[in-house]
Amino acid sequence: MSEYVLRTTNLTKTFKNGVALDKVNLSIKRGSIYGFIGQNGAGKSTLIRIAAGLAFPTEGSVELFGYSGPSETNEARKRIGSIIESPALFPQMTAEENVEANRLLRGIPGKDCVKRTLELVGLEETGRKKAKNFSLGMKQRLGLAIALLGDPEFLILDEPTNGLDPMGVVEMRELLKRLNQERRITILISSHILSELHLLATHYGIIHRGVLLEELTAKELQEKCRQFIHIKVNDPAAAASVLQNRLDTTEFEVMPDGSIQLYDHLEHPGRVSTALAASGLEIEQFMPKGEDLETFFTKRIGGVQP
Ligand SMILES: Nc1ncnc2c1ncn2[C@@H]1O[C@H](COP(=O)(O)OP(=O)(O)OP(=O)(O)O)[C@@H](O)[C@H]1O
Repeated sequence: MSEYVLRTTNLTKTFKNGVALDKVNLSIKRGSIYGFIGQNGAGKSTLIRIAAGLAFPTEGSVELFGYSGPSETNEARKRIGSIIESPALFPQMTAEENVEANRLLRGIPGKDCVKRTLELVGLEETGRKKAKNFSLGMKQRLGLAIALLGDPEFLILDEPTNGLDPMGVVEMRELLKRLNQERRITILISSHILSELHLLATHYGIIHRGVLLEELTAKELQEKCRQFIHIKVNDPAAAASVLQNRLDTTEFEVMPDGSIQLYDHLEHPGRVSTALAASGLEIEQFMPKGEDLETFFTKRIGGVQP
């Protein structure tokens, strides 16, 4: 069994107006939640459409579950569920009717999977309500139910949180986490807002103008975006002892220039400055530092923070 559900090699797509994907080598490990992040027009949908078999590359190749031949990848696509663009719903139908219609269209045997998938996304009690009267969050969850028909091992979701309110984003995140952890479904989810993928993705791929700039794990991202209090005092050794003995923390580093990066007590900086001053230390610099997610992303793609 391949370790990867999706791998692309030098994947390139050119349109008349330019290059949408430029030699992209991306890999998604089985069991992961891969956050695919890029601004509008970066190339996310193009890659997703090629992976789902809805478009063809100009050059390069796609490997799905370890298979790379055209007929094998087509066969492998049966193991994928997707929401690409907005989910295709029948507005006049209820949630149950929508899922049933899709089940019949796709020739999936056994009607009991309809109830099961509706329960999975928390839409089992929407009764006679028609899809056209659903909130955007409910519509997205219904789309997810349809994508989950046929028990896919890999879900591909193109901007499923686009337009959702913060509560909707949280609901979607919890739902996707559950599907990943309880059903071991690997997920590729794209977004142009890094913070929407935060707390969900285990891996990230950053794409900009068709180029995959970087792939990194959630842990690596967290380290890059770690927040701290930057402290500069006249006696770093004495300050370190205050932090350990009076503030009971070892979550800090003394940097080569003698400044201290304190990763603890971020919520109570006043306690830190008071303890340092009370020990007779002269505080020269004291300020919160570190990049937030969006700053990291903006810098990475070479842009200027608005
Ligand atoms: N069918 C097409 N014909 C011509 N150009 C296209 C086509 N599809 C995409 N493009 C171009 O390819 C580039 C990448 O677009 P793509 O939709 O993949 O980006 P995206 O990251 O998904 O952005 P968005 O979030 O806006 O959909 C853009 O410059 C876009 O204009």
